[in-house]
Amino acid sequence: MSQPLQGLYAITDPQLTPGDRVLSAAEAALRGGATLLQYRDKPADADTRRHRAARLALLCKDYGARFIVNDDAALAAEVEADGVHLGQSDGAVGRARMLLGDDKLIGVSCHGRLDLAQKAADEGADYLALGRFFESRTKPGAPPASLDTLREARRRFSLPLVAIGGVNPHNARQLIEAGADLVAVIHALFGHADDADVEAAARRLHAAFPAPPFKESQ
Ligand SMILES: Cc1ncc(COP(=O)(O)OP(=O)(O)O)c(N)n1
Ligand SMILES: Cc1ncsc1CCOP(=O)(O)O
Ligand SMILES: [Mg+2]
Repeated sequence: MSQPLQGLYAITDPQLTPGDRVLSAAEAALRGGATLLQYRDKPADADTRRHRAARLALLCKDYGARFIVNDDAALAAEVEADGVHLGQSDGAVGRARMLLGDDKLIGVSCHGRLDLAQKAADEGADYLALGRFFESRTKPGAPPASLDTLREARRRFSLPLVAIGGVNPHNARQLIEAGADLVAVIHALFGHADDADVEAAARRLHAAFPAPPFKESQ
């Protein structure tokens, strides 16, 4: 059985980890406990994206983490990623599903809007992303979302919920307590110049989640 979708969702950024540093920084986040990694790299050309995505996909396999490609379902299919993340202008869930098949994950950005969340759920999304919850250095203009909206989404939807936008080790727990299954983080992870600090930040974000229940062996 596959692992439930929960925990730290690390998202790469080409400004913060330029060139191939994305590979060592992503590995540091995985060592620190990230359970999902998203490759988000708009400026790179197609060949570079394909090459880096393929390497990140292998890295995630080594760590037992899921690998998601931002925006581009065709690239996700090509590198056998675990799924794709789609914003509201990144194409229809149905088209991505045709490219990827039923076993892959499709996540959808719903900002702070429950109507968009309902539409994504109806179209067959596998997780719903809400945010930005806090000031974001990576995407300052992203539409805002409130903790109340997150709580209401938790009541309405059984799909995994991702909280994004300005998440850091100090504020992650309040999102988890409000119902987030995953916290998606860019700057508070990859804003560190040193991979050891990326790993340490990932550990702190991972620690914001409650430990799984301990089962004694029979
Ligand atoms: C997990 C997650 N949530 C939201 C986003 C934002 O997607 P989008 O609105 O398409 O914006 P870009 O990331 O493409 O700039 C995301 N990537 N991941
Ligand atoms: C891509 C995206 N979508 C909404 S906020 C955001 C940026 C998240 O980055 P950070 O964790 O640095 O605020
Ligand atoms: Mg997008």
